[in-house]
Amino acid sequence: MLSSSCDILSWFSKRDLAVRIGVFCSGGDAPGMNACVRSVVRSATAAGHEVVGINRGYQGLIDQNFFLNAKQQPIMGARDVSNIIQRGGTILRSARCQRFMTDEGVRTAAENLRQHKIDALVPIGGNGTFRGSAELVKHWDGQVVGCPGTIDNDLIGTDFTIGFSTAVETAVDAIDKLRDTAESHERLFLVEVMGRHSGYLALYTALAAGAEIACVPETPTEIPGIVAHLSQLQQTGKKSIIVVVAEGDEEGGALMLAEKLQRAECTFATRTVILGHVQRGGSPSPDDRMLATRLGDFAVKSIGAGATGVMAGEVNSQCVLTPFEKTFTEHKQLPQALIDLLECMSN
Ligand SMILES: Nc1ncnc2c1ncn2[C@@H]1O[C@H](COP(=O)(O)OP(=O)(O)OP(=O)(O)O)[C@@H](O)[C@H]1O
Ligand SMILES: O=P(O)(O)OC[C@H]1O[C@](O)(CO)[C@@H](O)[C@@H]1O
Repeated sequence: MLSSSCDILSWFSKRDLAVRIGVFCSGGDAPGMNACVRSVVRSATAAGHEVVGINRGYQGLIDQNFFLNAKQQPIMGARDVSNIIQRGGTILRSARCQRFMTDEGVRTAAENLRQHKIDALVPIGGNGTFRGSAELVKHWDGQVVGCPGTIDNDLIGTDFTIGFSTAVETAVDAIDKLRDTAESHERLFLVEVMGRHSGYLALYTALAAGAEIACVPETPTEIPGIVAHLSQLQQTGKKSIIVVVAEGDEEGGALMLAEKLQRAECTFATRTVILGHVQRGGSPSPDDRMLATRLGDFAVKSIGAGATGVMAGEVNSQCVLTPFEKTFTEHKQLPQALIDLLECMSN
């Protein structure tokens, strides 16, 4: 990992030639993807580059499905990204593309890129997207610099991913409302948040919402221990409980956990809420807009400086580049200090 934007820009030989940059969104949509597309377009046009928007991620690359501007030209100019910084989802749409997971799919995409004289790509997505990009660079000699867009915050090479802050806000807002019923009816709520392989969203949501417990894939979920802790809390006068469950918890999601708690004779009346895709929607938070704007610009500048095969991220407020391989071969650990903090708050 290179440590600062200055290091990175001097690392690569400077190249000021204008290039044609393709930008697309891939994997689950995330709030702030539009802000990132806007940043890529504005930063690239300011530097004299041309931007081509690709609809529907890798699927669009295979189908040659390009964003068309008001004049029906396959070019994204500064005005084509007006009024989108505040919009959730992605104007380029996103997809999970099975065909790109085959050798034939990757070769077709590479051939299309050559045919349309695209020199560089900015994929915006999660670790699956970057796994795909790592395959693409084996078959195509253009540059690829990605931006981390996923609500999961499961990517090495960036403290936060674009969309995470908004998703936490949405989940916390929902729990604030559930807490009214939890208190009035003296119930336990199991609230399931997204995160197939990562507990980041669950842990941050639990801390910010004042939940008692977070069940995450990174730490063992011990049902007897949870039941004992809950009954101790009840004895000290606790009337309601919020447990945040990551969908990828090894004991199963919230429904499974509710069953297991009941079998273990948990005394709280329990209800289950699965937040689902509401977490992926909505207007991005200012933090997500800022991150998306910084990283989109940094990705373009890194392309200008000759970078490829890397994801643009932000670590300790510094822009850094991380090889794609690292983003999908290494698991981003949860901060132990936050796990301990939640435990400390839960008494
Ligand atoms: N091993 C692979 N080879 C080629 N392409 C891949 C591979 N893995 C994933 N991809 C491509 O990347 C796309 C996006 O990956 P995936 O569905 O895992 O989402 P993601 O980018 O991890 O985002 P999210 O975190 O929101 O799920 C896949 O639909 C597929 O087209
Ligand atoms: O319903 P979809 O689009 O397949 O996405 C579900 C998955 O995407 C993610 O939200 C990430 O965007 C995961 O946490 C979740 O498992």
